[in-house]
Amino acid sequence: MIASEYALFAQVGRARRIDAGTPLFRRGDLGTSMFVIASGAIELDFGEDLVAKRLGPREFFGELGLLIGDHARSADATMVEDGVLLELGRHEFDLLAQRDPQLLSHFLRRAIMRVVYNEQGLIARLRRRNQELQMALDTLRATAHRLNQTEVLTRTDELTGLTNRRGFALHVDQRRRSQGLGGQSLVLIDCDRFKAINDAHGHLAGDRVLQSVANLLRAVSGPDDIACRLGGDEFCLLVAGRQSQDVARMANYIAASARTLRQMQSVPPQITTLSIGACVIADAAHDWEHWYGQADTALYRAKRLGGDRVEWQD
Ligand SMILES: Nc1nc2c(ncn2[C@@H]2O[C@H](COP(=O)(O)OP(=O)(O)OP(=O)(O)O)[C@@H](O)[C@H]2O)c(=O)[nH]1
Repeated sequence: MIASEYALFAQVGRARRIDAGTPLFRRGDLGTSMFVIASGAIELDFGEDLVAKRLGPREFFGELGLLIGDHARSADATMVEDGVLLELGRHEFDLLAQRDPQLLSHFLRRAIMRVVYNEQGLIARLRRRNQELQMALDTLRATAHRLNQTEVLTRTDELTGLTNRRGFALHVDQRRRSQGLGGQSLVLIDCDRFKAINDAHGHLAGDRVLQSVANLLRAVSGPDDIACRLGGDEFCLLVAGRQSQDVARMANYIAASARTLRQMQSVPPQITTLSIGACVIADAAHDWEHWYGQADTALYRAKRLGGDRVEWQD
């Protein structure tokens, strides 16, 4: 506040001697007066993590309470050094207007500018804070996405892109808890004399055979089925919501397709014939190991009978 303004305010302001540590008002209080500091110092605390402001002689505060009337204070004001404050309410304001309207109008213009600057500073800080929050959110999203991808990778067989044994176990567990396994069919698929392809044509040719089997299983499985590579040349299908005749047709189709492709006699071979063992998971009375054992028994029989066939275990 310039000297002439201060002199005018000092003529009409009610002087109050106040000790250090005395609170003047708190944030949210309704105020109708402003203060000019004659001596001593006060601190304005705007809360949150906004920087507190310290004001000394000839500085003023709380002017919005006077200018707007019943304005909620935006800071806690506390005297931090013993001193004298000049308090001005509506009556004193009228006196100022009568004594020197021009000086008062200058003061008001500057007071308004100060409010505008403060608001702009606040907006800039909020914008910065918003950007920081946005960046933190982006980082969180990217991390969540990466974790998700890693989780998907740990459930996927690298060579074929099918679910791996771990993913299959998780899936079975989840399905058992959500809807139960009853009524579904388990189909185990194993390549016939696969080792011979590796030995005769190399590991890469063997890999391509495994990929062909995976493609076949992918092609026949519906959205609720799950196709999996259990490891080596062993695969399985968990077929959901289909009649056993439909599953039998599906298993026969898989075996027949592999046989037809095998008969094309390309070198190196694109696929082997397949041995398939299957069972219908009839009820919840038995655990998963029981039904897996049933399908495995059927698969073993298919192998023993020379492969290239589908066997069922009731
Ligand atoms: N190319 C390739 N070979 C693999 C992979 N994983 C396992 N194998 C090989 O798969 C072969 C499986 O051999 P076996 O279990 O004897 O099966 P098989 O030769 O089909 O014999 P049968 O099932 O009795 O017809 C082994 O030689 C493994 O080394 C793989 O990821 N890629």
